[in-house]
Amino acid sequence: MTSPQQIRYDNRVVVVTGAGSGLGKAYALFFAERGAKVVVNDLGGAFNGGGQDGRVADAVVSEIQRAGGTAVASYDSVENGERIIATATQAFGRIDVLINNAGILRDVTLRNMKDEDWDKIIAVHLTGAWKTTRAAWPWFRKQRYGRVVNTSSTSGLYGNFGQGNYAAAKLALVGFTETLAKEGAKYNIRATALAPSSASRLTATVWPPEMMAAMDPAWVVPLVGVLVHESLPAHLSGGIFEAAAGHYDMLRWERSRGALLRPDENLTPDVLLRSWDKVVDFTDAEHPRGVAGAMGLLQRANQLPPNVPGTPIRFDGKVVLVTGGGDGLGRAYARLFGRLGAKVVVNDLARAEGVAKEIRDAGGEAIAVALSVERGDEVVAKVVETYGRIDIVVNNAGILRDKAFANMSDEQWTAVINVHLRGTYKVTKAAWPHMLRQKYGRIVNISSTSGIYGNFGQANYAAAKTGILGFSRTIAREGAKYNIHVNTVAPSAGTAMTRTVRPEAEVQQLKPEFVAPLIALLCSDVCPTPTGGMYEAGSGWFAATRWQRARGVDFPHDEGVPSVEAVKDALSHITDFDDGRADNPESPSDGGKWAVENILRSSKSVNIRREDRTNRKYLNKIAAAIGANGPPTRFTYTDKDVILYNLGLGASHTDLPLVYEKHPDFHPLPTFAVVPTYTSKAPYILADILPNFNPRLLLHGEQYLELKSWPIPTSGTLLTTTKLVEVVDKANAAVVRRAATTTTDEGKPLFYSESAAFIRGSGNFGGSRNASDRGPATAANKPPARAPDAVVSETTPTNLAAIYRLSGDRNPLHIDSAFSSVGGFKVPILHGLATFGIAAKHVSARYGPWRAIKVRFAGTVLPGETIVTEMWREDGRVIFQAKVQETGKVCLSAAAAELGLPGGGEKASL
Ligand SMILES: CCCCCCC[C@@H](O)CC(=O)SCCNC(=O)CCNC(=O)[C@H](O)C(C)(C)COP(=O)(O)OP(=O)(O)OC[C@H]1O[C@@H](n2cnc3c(N)ncnc32)[C@H](O)[C@@H]1OP(=O)(O)O
Repeated sequence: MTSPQQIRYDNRVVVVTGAGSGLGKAYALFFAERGAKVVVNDLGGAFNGGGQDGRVADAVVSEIQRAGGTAVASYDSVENGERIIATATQAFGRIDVLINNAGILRDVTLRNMKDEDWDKIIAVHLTGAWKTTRAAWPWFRKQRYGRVVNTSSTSGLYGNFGQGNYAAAKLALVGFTETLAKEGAKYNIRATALAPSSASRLTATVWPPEMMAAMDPAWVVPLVGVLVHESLPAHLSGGIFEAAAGHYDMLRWERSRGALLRPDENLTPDVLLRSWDKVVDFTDAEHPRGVAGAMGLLQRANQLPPNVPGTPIRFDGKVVLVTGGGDGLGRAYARLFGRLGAKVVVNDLARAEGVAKEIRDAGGEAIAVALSVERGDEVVAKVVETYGRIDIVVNNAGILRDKAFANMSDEQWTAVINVHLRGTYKVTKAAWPHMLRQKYGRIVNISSTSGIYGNFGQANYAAAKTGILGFSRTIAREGAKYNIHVNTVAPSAGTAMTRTVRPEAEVQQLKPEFVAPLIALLCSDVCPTPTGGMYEAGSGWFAATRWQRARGVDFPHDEGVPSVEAVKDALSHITDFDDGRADNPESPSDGGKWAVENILRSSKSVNIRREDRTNRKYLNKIAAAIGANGPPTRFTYTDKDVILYNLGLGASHTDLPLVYEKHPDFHPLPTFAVVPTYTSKAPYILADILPNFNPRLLLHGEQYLELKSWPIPTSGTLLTTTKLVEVVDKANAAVVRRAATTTTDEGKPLFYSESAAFIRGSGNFGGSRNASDRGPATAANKPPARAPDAVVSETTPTNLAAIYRLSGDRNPLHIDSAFSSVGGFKVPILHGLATFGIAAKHVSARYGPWRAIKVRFAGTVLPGETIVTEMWREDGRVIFQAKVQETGKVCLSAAAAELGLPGGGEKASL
């Protein structure tokens, strides 16, 4: 029975992308149950974007039909969004509601990101939403009715470590949504952006089961039901919402009143520094939905008294790249850096040489690089080739292809996204390794007020420009500990680009030079708020912009999922910014804060993590586990195991002492000593002692091995006892160090080892941040400055991991790409202990036997790559490191071996 007040969607046609599981499925079932005709779109791919399976959508359609609802399936990728919309219009003759929900993840830090990781995420989240919305738009306009919900994410709103691609796409959808709202207003088309948090196959790898249960997608559905209902108030179109676990709220932009300074040639970075507290003072802040009035500000600024200079800010010795530096704002930035002592690389397709010459003529140092930013690697290569380093990047290059959304073409969309967003990524990605190595970098990415607030005719530009902010916020986090600062600036000035939208007289007055001091200050070493900021500037005015969030409404978790009617009734509270309870969230954990609090208030919360409760729980468990011995584990082996192990370290059929049991010198390679530890029983379970333990995110971090007797038997029964030594809290990871002692069956000591596992995502439990000094087991050996005394390289066979695993470490990370991809590796990686064994082999090949050896696994090795071991003989030790020849990256660091045979009982010294 339908009650009169019930919210219904009868005769509405709803398209849900990614509706095969999780949130999308929950939406589809809900709308069908409330009378809508639903297009269930799902490609049925893996969560990282591979594969396809039509049964996923079919299953949801069947479920809807069994319940008496109406639905059809669509199996298209959102990249072919027009086909999804065609499915709706062909089956039902219209489309009323579009929920852009489909998504995939490719989490990886910028350091390790491949172009494919970037492109795939942008293609699915952003291009996908563009394609579906663009195809639905003419229908919406014709009907004078349309509702769009774009799925954003707290990772995008606040930036999240390891999600530069995803954050870019997700914040791009905010600028896109705001523009749709502006353009759709007069056609009764309303668009909103939603950052939901819910349990899904994407979160299953990182959340504990209790959290998964409490974050059921059903909790998000009622708000979406309200956002796409015909009753949604017009003023909420363009709004950004959060929903999770019974908590619902709304976000908006908050802008400081800022500092207004006299715009003349004395407006320098040091002058701005003196007023910085005003820039970041949010007292009496504004909450704009559009650009600040540039001409009004300019008039006021011109009346101000002369600027008072501070200590000059200089960039002597620094190398600066300004993209799009041939004209307008970029030219002003480049010239200012040149004047302040930097070596400037002016990048632009046109006029770059002219600006470089201007700088040189004024006594500065500059070159021009006339390449598209889409070839960012070549641009940066040129910078480094010329000046040997790159300290500062200003990603300023841009183009405009303004067009009303209804008429925007794929070409216009793609060109703008590629130059602004992909160009910024490409240049930054290329500069990043240099900045990491230098432990120094300053990046300013240029956004736009059209992006932040959305702008009519600029759906492409607004998406690109907010995407840049999501990207910047993420890499600001990733770069923080390497002294790489990343900020975003939305400038406003008269340039060739704004000439199309502003009268010429205004263009002349709004000089780019009035923005440039901010760029320079953010790239200096003295900016009081060094990284992660978002600023607006123009006309001598400089302000900071951040999120403000309404406190929203919490529906008690114990009472179950609220009805859509209840959420609609609460809408004025959900969107109330003025009740004195609004906050300014900055991180993804701020994003989930109220939802988690809501769960914790429920009676079911006993098992759910609250920071202190959880911390105490883990710290207690770790304390209880440390020192306790596991049961001695018996390991019986024969010459076959020895041969298999040796083969797993690349022994060939001609290495008879390693592969032929009848050879008089037949022996295991000495690192065989680690093999009995693979099957030994630990007195603890990692999932118990660590928060968020996910085996896919575990990597071998360090290994120490000491041989206690020699030779190593070629067969026999050994006993191994392990214990937990320590668990170190590295914030983003936990390092778990385990010791293992192996004896013969009769108790004769054979080996002692310590292994450290590096488990990403399991830190922040309040544990000690620093490892204990465990002498040789933790020695941080550094190679001497001279060239290595010996180098041995060895190309690993492509099937090496497949062989090595048969010696006992059957971790799927080394064989199963579906598993390894969750940890960020496209293909299964080589066992750390295989690399260790190979390098150890190289040491003994050059310097004879060793009795103790230690390495840190500094980088991954892929089967088939060549391991190059560089060695330095120092007294009784060999300090070594290993690199991957193909990438030049270090894979073993802090490594050393103590030469000689075991005996004497003295402690190893590495
Ligand atoms: C109980 C033992 C069981 C072992 C089971 C093993 C099972 C096997 O099947 C698994 C494997 O074989 S995995 C393959 C081998 N290992 C690898 O390939 C890892 C390569 N290393 C990396 O990728 C990074 O160094 C990485 C990801 C490890 C670190 O990189 P980043 O996140 O960039 O860290 P960084 O910023 O450099 O440093 C953060 C803090 O952590 C410390 N640290 C870094 N590398 C470490 C490492 N390898 N081991 C231990 N600690 C390490 C740093 O000192 C730093 O600490 P602080 O902040 O205090 O300076």
